[in-house]
Amino acid sequence: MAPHIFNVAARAYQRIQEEKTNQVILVSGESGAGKTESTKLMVKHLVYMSPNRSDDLHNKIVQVNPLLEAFGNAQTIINDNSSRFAKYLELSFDERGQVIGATIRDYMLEKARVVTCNKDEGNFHIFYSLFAGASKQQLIGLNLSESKDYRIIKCGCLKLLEEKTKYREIYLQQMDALKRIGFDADDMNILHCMLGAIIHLTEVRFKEADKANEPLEIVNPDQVELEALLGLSNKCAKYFWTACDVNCCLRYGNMAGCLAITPKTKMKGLKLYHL
Ligand SMILES: Nc1ncnc2c1ncn2[C@@H]1O[C@H](COP(=O)(O)OP(=O)(O)OP(=O)(O)O)[C@@H](O)[C@H]1O
Repeated sequence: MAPHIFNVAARAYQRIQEEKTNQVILVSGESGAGKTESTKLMVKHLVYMSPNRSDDLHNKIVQVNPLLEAFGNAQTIINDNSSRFAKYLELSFDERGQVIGATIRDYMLEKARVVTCNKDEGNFHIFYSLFAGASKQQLIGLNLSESKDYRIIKCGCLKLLEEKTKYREIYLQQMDALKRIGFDADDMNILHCMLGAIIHLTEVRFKEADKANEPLEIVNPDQVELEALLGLSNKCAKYFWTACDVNCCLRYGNMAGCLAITPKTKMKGLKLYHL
């Protein structure tokens, strides 16, 4: 029999029960081949085969998907909802073959897309949905104006800006999923702050140095004063710095920089590289 989504899931499940050994299903293929959709169907089938299948657990596993997709998927020329990261999903079963938990680990996120994307493609869905779904007040609180004003959005396909309804829907799904998996109002606020901060960070402009290895000058230093810009509370700032780590890559002309900012040493960790 040719590879079949449900058959592969059923065989893995059968072996778990009969041999009591871990089973791995590797889903590979070119972009748009159907890896993401197939994985969702296999998870659905694995949970369905559990003796007392828990709709609640299944719902939780499924509900995390829109969240992951919002942060890690983007429109490409091949796939409107292309996963720009890889994920490792681990399902745990008890002795009776009952699904008792799930862990999802993401890796290889295409971080460079945040700062530069093909003009026919999109940035990560989350940025469009933030502008389409967050209230005016929330956006003002993040010091954000209209989406079209930001490089992070302007670098991609501008037609996506017209799909407000779709992105508002995605935003609502995300907020709902966050609530269901236990995010409280504070966590939501932190999340919005982090997104706002990333958008502001990508607005930082550099003046190119005359010689190689000379430090670059930031043309608009106000953009780096994120705490002032966003009024990040201590708790929020802590999360932000942890999340950002050294991964905020900025690009200006043929230069790229990695900002390793900490609250105490705001500019100290700025490392710049010639591309
Ligand atoms: N089993 C399926 N049933 C219905 N539609 C499907 C199925 N598999 C794939 N598709 C269609 O193909 C599109 C691309 O599928 P999917 O996003 O799963 O591809 P992918 O291999 O994960 O791509 P990428 O590597 O770009 O993330 C989906 O948006 C959907 O329209």
